[in-house]
Amino acid sequence: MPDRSAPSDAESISATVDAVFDVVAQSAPDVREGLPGRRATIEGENPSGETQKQADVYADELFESRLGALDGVGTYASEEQPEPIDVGSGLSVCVDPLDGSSNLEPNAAMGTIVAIYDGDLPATGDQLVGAAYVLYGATTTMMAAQESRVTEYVIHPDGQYQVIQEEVTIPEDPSVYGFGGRVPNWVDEFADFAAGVESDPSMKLRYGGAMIGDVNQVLTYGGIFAYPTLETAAEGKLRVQFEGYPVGYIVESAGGASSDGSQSLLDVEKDDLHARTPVYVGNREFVDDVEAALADREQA
Ligand SMILES: O=P(O)(O)OC[C@H]1O[C@](O)(COP(=O)(O)O)[C@@H](O)[C@@H]1O
Ligand SMILES: [Mg+2]
Ligand SMILES: [Mg+2]
Repeated sequence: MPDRSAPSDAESISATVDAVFDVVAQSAPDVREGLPGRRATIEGENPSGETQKQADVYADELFESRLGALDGVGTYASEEQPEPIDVGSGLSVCVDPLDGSSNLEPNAAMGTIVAIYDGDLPATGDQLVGAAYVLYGATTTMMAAQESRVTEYVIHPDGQYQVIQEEVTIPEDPSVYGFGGRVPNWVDEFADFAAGVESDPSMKLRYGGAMIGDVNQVLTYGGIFAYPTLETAAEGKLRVQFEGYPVGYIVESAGGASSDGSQSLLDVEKDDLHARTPVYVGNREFVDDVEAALADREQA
């Protein structure tokens, strides 16, 4: 007879995802408090070849120790470290400890992104069992997606957090857009698409240089965020496991769409932990339009 007291796989996965969200939310005030005094760049580079700030490493160490200590988490991986770390048995957790850390000096928004996979790393998009991001803005908020539902929380300085919106859905009357990369490096087809968005009288530019800040604007007001393919970098800048999959999962769970230019971000398959992908997320009509524009490029 099955042991009725033992949690099913689905129950234990869901409990671990909740526990990860809990640790991320409760750690957010500690991340925030640790930022002053950690603006300096440290020697060396992260696995993506980017400079690291003391704050990137501080946040990474904090999440590694707290998430790695959770029952049900088997592997911890971070944008800031070359290899995944074995911390037990269970789910794999991928973290972008500080998204947009170049915003530290101008004191603009930053985020933390977490993706939880039921599988070994690098994982595939269909192995995602939960994803969340924290936005360190004027207040600290968290958007968490699990089982096709997205919930927004406000996080208080003592780590307590409360729901501010259940069943978050992307608004149907979009009004904001933000596109990364140097404009001269955009491919012509993306530049044409962008010009169409810019000329729409209902659309306003919102670009802050931290994907989480920009994506949160899109989820709040409707619209599109892109860090596109570039003439100088076909795969753009953002990383599949740490940024593309979790943000695609959150936006799709909120009723929006995601793409790498030709398919859902969740269908992207890369065999390198730190592989990059172009990212287009937002209302379905924009994502369809950008895919159509970029398809012209492939046929040209
Ligand atoms: O400075 P740029 O080229 O506009 O790039 C901004 C993009 O780079 C990122 O900062 C990359 O993330 P990290 O800060 O985690 O490396 C995104 O958050 C943001 O969308
Ligand atoms: Mg990032
Ligand atoms: Mg980062």
